[in-house]
Amino acid sequence: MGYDYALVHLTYTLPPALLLTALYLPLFTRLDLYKLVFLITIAVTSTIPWDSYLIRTRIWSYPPNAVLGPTIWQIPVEEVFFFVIQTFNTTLLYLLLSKPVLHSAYLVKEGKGSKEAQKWKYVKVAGQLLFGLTVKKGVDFIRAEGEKTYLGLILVWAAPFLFMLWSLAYQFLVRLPLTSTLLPIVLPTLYLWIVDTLALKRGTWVIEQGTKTGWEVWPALEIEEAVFFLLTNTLIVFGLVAFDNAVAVLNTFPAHFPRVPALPSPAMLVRALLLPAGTYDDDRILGLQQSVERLRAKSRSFYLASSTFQGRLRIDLITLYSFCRVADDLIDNAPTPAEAQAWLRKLKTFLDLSYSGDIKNDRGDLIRGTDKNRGQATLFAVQNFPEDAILTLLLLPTSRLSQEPLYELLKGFEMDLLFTPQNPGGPIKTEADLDLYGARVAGTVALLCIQLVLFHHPLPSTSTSTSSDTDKTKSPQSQRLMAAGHAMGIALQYTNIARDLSIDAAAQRCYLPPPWLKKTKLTPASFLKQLNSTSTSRPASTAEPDDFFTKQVETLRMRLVDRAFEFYEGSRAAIEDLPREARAPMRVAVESYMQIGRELRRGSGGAGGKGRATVPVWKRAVVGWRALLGPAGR
Ligand SMILES: CC(C)=CCC/C(C)=C/CC/C(C)=C/CC/C(C)=C/[C@@H]1[C@@H](COP(=O)(O)OP(=O)(O)O)[C@]1(C)CC/C=C(\C)CC/C=C(\C)CCC=C(C)C
Repeated sequence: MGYDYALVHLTYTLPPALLLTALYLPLFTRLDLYKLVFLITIAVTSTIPWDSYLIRTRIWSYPPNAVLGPTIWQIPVEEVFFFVIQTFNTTLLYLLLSKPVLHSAYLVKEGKGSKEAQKWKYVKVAGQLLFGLTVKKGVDFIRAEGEKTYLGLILVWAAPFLFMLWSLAYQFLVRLPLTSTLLPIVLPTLYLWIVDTLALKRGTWVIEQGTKTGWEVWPALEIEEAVFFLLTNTLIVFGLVAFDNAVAVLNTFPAHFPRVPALPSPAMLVRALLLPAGTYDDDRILGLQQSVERLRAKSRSFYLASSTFQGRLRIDLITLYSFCRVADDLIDNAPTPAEAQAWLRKLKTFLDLSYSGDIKNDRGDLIRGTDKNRGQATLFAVQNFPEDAILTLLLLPTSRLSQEPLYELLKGFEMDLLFTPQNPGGPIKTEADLDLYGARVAGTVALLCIQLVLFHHPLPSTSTSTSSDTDKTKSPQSQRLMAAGHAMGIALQYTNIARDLSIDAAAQRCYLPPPWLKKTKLTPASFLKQLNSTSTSRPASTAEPDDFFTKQVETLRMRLVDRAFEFYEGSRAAIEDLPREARAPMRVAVESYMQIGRELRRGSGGAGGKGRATVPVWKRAVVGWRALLGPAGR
């Protein structure tokens, strides 16, 4: 009996496991646990017979003074634990690196007879050939009964699994970012090569002469060991990619899989993988690709937060974001007020058509319109909106959103059109007007987000099978959440205005209520004039004459931030009453945005100049991570 092998675990495999666990724990979901257990079970059950054979045929051995003693089918328990811990570590690294990826955006339709289908056929066959030939080579090596026996046994054991996984998930394996495929293979492989070199040198395990090639990758690292670790890590990552491919198919195509349980059965996962790629809805895939790209490009806070949501809720939130962004941009970036008004009318018509035909029954439950109504909305979108906006409009999950907040959001955008060079204060005459504006452009967004959350994760009191979708948002508890969410939306909007004072001034918009300005003897017009002249023409060295004004701006900015935090403080506790699946992600969304307000309070982030206050990426990540851990203390 000895402790050498146990010490390898204590020194080399357990520390990274602890580190990865600490890093990933706040992000860990039930689906991740399911994946991990699934993978470990397969890894252990598929390796035991093979490893046991190698030991029984004395291809490798363990000196009795290096292992504790107990064995399973002649395999030392430390070795069995190795299968578990290697799978655990590689899986956690993969999960960590893949968190930001929206897998649905990596699916590809292979339309029958299309060039794309032809290309994918070649890709699939090329991989199959590679793994098929690897099996053949392995068989040849074993048949030769010489020095390549061990190498042959490794190839014959691993390559058929790789062949199968490639055949099921080749699209994902080729298209996913290398950070989700190559990196989680390469990093643990290199690490294990080093560990293995040390173990072989110490004689913790021994590869017998006669059945090994004697080739080395570097001194004391036998080629067989290097190939073994490379292939086992590849197997783990291929398995995880195939799993994520299946889940992506399930989540992306409700037409094929109307209901998907939180933990889909292995049979359902296989059915998803076997769904012919020719039947995928490519408009949906392209629309999701555009939406996630828009989110990534336009909002760091919500992009970060979106990766902490899961499944269909994550998809719906991203499509909702994309709709809000497209609508806001169409109106904001219109070259003339008349064109902005025209976009507003078109957006209203689109909503009218999307919701036309919806009726309410005696209980007030919503009965959705027919396909004909939706067809009209589709036609209208295609004929009236820019190419890159069409799919976003069509993906808006109207069946899960009530129409009122969407119309109210458009009313908020309409308020923006009342800002003109002649009327730089627009519709904002009092603080109440600013609250109303915030309620319309952001309170509504919060209501829509909460509707999606409650649709996908009903509160226990409304989750009976007889509850209609509207019941899910009507209970007193849901109403309380809606009210708090609405207030939180206003908090975010106040923060947004505080951050963008200079940018809005450049667009001739002053959101500050005139009574606030009056105290500093300013009007919206004089405020804009001074702010625009200080932030555009004043060289930094001649700051003095405007110091007084700069202080006034900062005082007004702080008033906006204070009001933001008033709304925030009054509503943040309600996040803890959201369904468990949305609690931490909502905290991340809210906290990473409110961090902008905190930075403004600290006077950092560069808001004083021409640009926007920004939160450095590392700080956002820390804020997001802390928000995942739990609510901050008061
Ligand atoms: C995680 C995820 C993908 C969430 C999606 C959130 C979403 C749908 C956001 C839409 C944002 C948007 C473009 C709205 C149009 C109107 C607008 C501009 C609103 C302002 C957003 C600021 O975004 P950004 O800084 O990118 O905009 P500009 O560059 O200035 O144009 C807003 C400040 C509003 C955003 C409001 C919310 C997301 C609501 C937050 C509240 C909750 C989620 C509820 C919390 C729950 C409880 C119970 C308190």
